[in-house]
Amino acid sequence: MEEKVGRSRFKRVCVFCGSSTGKRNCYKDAAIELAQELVSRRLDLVYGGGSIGLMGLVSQAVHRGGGNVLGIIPRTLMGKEITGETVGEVRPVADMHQRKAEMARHSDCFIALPGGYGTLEELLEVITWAQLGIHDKPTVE
Ligand SMILES: C/C(=C\CNc1ncnc2c1ncn2[C@@H]1O[C@H](COP(=O)(O)O)[C@@H](O)[C@H]1O)CO
Repeated sequence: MEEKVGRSRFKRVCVFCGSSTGKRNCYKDAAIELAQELVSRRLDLVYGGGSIGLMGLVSQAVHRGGGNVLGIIPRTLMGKEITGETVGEVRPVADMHQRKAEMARHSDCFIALPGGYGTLEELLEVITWAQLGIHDKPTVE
């Protein structure tokens, strides 16, 4: 894989994405391409901690490529969003609010891939936090 290591102001990238893969293959392709890009730039992945859907694809591809993966997931969702083996570090938290706060705290920027209402909610939350001056980390949809 081509390495694109250069000077970057980002080290840890938070990825919001679907808990399903969606109906079009291009969603899965985008998840894998993003994972490969993170690996080639030696950027760490912070994500929602699930092993299903696009969340699973991105995290597994980053881990396979040798990248660092930090998953943050509410304890109550572990049975629903984690199936089989997990990759990297999975940090259980008390609830959805703590998950979003921890994901934001451990990241330098945010990227949203295709997803459902959960992804949309996560994305809007960090955008509105930026609007309120709670953080100044960039967001890419
Ligand atoms: C229920 C609460 C807040 C509003 N809902 C959500 N907030 C944050 N994250 C959520 C919410 N609902 C689902 N999610 C997570 O998003 C991920 C992607 O889901 P998608 O629907 O497939 O896009 C997934 O990990 C969901 O757990 C608390 O007050």
